[in-house]
Amino acid sequence: MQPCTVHIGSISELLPAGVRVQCHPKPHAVQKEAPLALAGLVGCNAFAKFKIRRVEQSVQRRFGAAGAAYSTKQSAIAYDEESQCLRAMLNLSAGEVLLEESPLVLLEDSAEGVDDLGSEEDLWRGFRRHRCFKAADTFKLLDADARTAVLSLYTPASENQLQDWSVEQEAAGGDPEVLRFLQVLRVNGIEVPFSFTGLYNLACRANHSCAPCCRVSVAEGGQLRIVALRPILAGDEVTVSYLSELELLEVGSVRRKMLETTWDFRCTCSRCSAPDDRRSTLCRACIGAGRPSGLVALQTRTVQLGGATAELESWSVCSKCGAVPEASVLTESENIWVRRYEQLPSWCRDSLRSFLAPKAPKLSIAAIEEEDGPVDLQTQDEATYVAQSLADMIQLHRDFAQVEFLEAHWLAADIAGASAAAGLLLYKGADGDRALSDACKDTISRLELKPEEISRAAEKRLQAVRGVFGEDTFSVEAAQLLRLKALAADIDGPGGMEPMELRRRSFEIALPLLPPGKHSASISAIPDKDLTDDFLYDVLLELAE
Ligand SMILES: C[S@@+](CC[C@H](N)C(=O)[O-])C[C@H]1O[C@@H](n2cnc3c(N)ncnc32)[C@H](O)[C@@H]1O
Repeated sequence: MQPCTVHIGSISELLPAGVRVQCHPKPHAVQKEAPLALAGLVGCNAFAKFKIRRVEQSVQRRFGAAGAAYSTKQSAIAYDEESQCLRAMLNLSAGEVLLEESPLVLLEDSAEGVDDLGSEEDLWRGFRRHRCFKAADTFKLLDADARTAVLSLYTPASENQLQDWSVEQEAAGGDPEVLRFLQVLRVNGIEVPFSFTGLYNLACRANHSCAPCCRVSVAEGGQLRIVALRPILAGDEVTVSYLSELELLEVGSVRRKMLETTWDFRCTCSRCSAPDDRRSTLCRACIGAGRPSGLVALQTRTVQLGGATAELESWSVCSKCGAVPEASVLTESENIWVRRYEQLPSWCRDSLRSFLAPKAPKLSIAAIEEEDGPVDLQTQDEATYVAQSLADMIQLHRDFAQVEFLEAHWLAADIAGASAAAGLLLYKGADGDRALSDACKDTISRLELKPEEISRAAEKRLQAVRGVFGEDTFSVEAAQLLRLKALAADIDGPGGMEPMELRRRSFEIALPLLPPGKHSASISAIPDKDLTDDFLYDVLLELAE
């Protein structure tokens, strides 16, 4: 099939109400415009590697001033030297601020002067090199106290190095103190992408967890907050995630690889130590016996083989009945579905994934253009190609729905979400320009696609994401948004729930996501006459902004 890419303007027409495709991540309050040379690369993996520790911004929006419970900030948190971690000193509720801190050092991130635009690997190395040289210069300007403070932060032990430090060594030019600073920066730095990287006396001492109890947020000027994501007891370890939430939804082996290559450690958090919650399947023995099914999951064990380490994988026994699964059958069936997923055009997989986490930098159009170059969506062939790719995603989800035991697996949950996004795109495309509209209408009719199917798929994704994160996270928010849009599409569609009830349910989902004080705090306070479709669409738009 003819490869196809889409002009940004064209695909915007395809998007569900209120959603805009962006070439670079949703601008943070602090974010500066990325230089053009790099902005074009945001959709590819290269830029994802330009992180030290990514932070997300909207905690302040979510929790607002109400989150600032502790004005004597440092009283809620302390460094436990023996266990080398941060601990809570008080009982805390979700949304409370444990720490507010100014940076010891703030390094502005700029790609100016990065000249190596060869392969992705060259570019990454070029950027890292550039950053290291600039950081080395900054270090030399620090006074003695500041140097002591930053060098007291965690430094990777030389015998525990999983990472290549050659760039840091080159930038240090043989000065051991500068080298140590660059290593400290690499494993401790907290980065606001495209803007700056900061080193902080306390916040940098937080360990990573793939199921963190806290979140880091950084404001303009580098002022940082650590905010509780769930209730924390005095004495509990305070953990944050060094990975973005999209990355936290990856399977365990992928998360561990990312942590190893960027931060130089092998993750031992509670999630990584348990059977993989993203590679779980229902138990066939339970299903066969007609009883409620437990889960079997892939689990990994790290073994030392001489100087090298290896991850050994095996399937756990069923969490309910204890049956031992047939490993080869599970692995083979998983492979079949992964292969089917990978046969979809990569722009389609990537763009749909971006809907699953709208705040993630890996965005659709950049990914499409990265792969195939710009394409005009005006011709019928190109419109048909796009519509067919969306249809393939929906068909894949339908096939998955037949495979009962794979229900709990990431493939099933993510494809459900992607299929919901594909369905919404087709509906929206049907209202778009002519070539696209015809192709989308044909596809909807051929698939006999109904809004209820889109809604059910979005709900499935939401349940899966909730299972990983609990409630208060961006990913749950994104999944809720998808579900909300699907419900809104349902309003226009035939059948389903009574319209007023649907609007009430949609608003209930939307309410916690809206800025505090903007709307009535309770759905019951809104009279039926005000809860119109137009009102709901306005709420959707507000959420998408
Ligand atoms: C920024 S430091 C964290 C604070 C450090 N523990 C301290 O005492 O200052 C990052 C280092 O902590 C360790 N670390 C953090 N999270 C970890 C995890 N989940 N599993 C294993 N080691 C971890 C690793 O050695 C990593 O390179």
